[in-house]
Amino acid sequence: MSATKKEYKRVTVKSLVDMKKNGEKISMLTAYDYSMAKIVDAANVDVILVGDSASNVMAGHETTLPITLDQMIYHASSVIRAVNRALVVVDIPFGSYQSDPKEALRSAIRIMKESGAHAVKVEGGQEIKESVKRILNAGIPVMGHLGLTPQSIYKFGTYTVRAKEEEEAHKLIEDAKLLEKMGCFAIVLEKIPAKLAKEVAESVSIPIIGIGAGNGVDGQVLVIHDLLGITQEFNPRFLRRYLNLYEEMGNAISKYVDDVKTRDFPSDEEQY
Ligand SMILES: Nc1nc(=O)c2c([nH]1)NC[C@@H]1CN(c3ccc(C(=O)N[C@@H](CCC(=O)O)C(=O)O)cc3)CN21
Ligand SMILES: CC(C)C(=O)C(=O)O
Ligand SMILES: [Mg+2]
Repeated sequence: MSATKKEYKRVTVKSLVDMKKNGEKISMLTAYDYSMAKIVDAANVDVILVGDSASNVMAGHETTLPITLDQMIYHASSVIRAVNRALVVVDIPFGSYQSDPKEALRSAIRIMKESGAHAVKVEGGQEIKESVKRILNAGIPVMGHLGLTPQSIYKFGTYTVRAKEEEEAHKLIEDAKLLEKMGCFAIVLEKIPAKLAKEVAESVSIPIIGIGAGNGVDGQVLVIHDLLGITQEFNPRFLRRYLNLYEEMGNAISKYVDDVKTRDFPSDEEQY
């Protein structure tokens, strides 16, 4: 490595499993573009998720269902160009892995090859077992996602807490064990009771990353626009807002408009 180039200790799939072993919590955030990913990576976030929440946050869709594989690859390649340290995981979007295992593998390969990402994430357990196996067999690391799985929102109809009933809780634990056994390197658990999430984290040796899953898991994930307070309408109990950027950005932009209208901008120093 050249003297001018800074050396980064990259986060790997293995280092995440070691972090769980050593009791160090894992931080994960989404990013969908180069500029945001630069900031997130420089702040030492361990895992950057190029989430299909880009469908909501970037494109303004109601759900995650419409975003395409090509669009996910565009977001992922932008993120990859910014990242020096974090592990970059990409959601395989709805419709590009559920049809059959070969399609799932083709989609995962396109993401890895065309974006340079380090791993993929898929929603579900038993139902998508064969697809997960295929992808893992090709040497592509897979992160699971159980609990509230937004790609199947129309099956449930609501974004309420999942696995409150014993039967669904039991299936979730079995799915987590299955994903671990197949070789997934981590699992996201979304919006389930904290007690159940803790039980899952204690039942498997791979890291469990929670969103609305309490403090008994191995790491946390949030959508970056929620954390920064850029999204306004999204207000679940699990969200902690660290800024109100919607307001701050709005104020800055209003000031600019004002400065243009009043001829304050540009000043003598700001022209040639
Ligand atoms: N901006 C954003 N943040 C996210 O965390 C996110 C997305 N978009 N899009 C994809 C999925 C959808 N996710 C969701 C969606 C809704 C709730 C939720 O709790 N919604 C309601 C409660 C609905 C109900 O109880 O019926 C809320 O309180 O806002 C949680 C996670 C998480 N993901
Ligand atoms: C909420 C996280 C886990 C996600 O899947 C996404 O951002 O798409
Ligand atoms: Mg997602």
